[in-house]
Amino acid sequence: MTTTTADEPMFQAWDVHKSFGHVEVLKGIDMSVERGEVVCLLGPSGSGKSTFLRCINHLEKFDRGEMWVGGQRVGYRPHGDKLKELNEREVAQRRSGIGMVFQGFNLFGHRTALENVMEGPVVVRREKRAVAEQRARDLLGRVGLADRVDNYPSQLSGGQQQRVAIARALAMQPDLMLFDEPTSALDPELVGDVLAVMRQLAEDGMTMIVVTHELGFAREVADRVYFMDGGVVVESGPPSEVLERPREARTQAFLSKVLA
Ligand SMILES: Nc1ncnc2c1ncn2[C@@H]1O[C@H](COP(=O)(O)OP(=O)(O)OP(=O)(O)O)[C@@H](O)[C@H]1O
Repeated sequence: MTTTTADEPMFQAWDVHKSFGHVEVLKGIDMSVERGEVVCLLGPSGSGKSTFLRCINHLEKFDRGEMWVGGQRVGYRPHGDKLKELNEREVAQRRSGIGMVFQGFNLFGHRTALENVMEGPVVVRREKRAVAEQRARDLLGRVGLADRVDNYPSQLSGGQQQRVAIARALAMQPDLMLFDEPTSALDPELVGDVLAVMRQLAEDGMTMIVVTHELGFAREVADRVYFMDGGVVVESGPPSEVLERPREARTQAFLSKVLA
C-alpha cells in the first residue's frame, strides 16, 4: 500500500495535538521515521506515548496537526481544497498497512495460534485460505513457534502469546509496526524471547515505532530515541546521545529513576 518513494520518510508527524475533554494530552508532536528505522518512545506514565500510537493507527482521532504513513494522510484525505475525514473503509485500508502490538496480546481465545494469524488476511484481505495458512505457518516459524501452531492461547505462555500477536500483525504485511510496551505484561524470564523477535524484525529492515521501558533494547536496537513528557517531545536523537548524554533535566531525571 505504500506510495512513498524510497527516500521519503515512512512516517511523519507535524504539530499533532490531542485532548481528552479539557486535558491536552499531545501538545504538538513532530516526528519523522525513515524506511527501515527503529524509533523508541520513552517517557513517564501519562506522557502521551500510547495516545500518539493510537492516533497513528486510527484508534483515536487527533485534533490538530498532520500525520502521514507511507505517503498517505492519517485521519483525513484531500477533498477539493479542503480535508475530509476518512470513511470506515478507508480507515480499514490504512490500518491494514500498520501492524500494532499491544501490552495485552488480544488474541482470540477460541482460535488456535494458526487461526489467529490467518484471521486478518482471510477476513479483511479476503486472501485464499491456503495462501494465508502458508504465510501464517512461515510467520509462526519466524517467531519460534512452528511447533505451537495448533495450540490455543490458554496453552501458551505470555511470551508465546505475544509472539503470536507479532506474527498476526506481520501477516498483514505491514509497512510500519507499532509496539506499545510489548513486554510490560510479561514475566521477566519471557521478556528476552519477545525482544529477540523484535531485534530480528529490526535487522530484517522493518520500520518500527516502539513504546518501551526496555532501555537495553532502545540502546542497542533503536536508530533514534524520542523522550516524551507532558505531551511534548522533550528531546530526540540517537540513543548514544539521549540515553548516555541527555541534555534536558527532565530526561536526566527520568533516566536516573528508571536506572535506579
Ligand atoms: N480515552 C481516554 N479518555 C480520557 N483520558 C485518556 C484516554 N486515554 C488516555 N487518556 C489520558 O491521557 C494521558 C496520556 O495517556 P497515555 O496512555 O497516552 O500515556 P502513556 O505515556 O502511554 O502512559 P503509560 O506509560 O502509562 O501507558 C493520561 O493522563 C491518560 O489518563
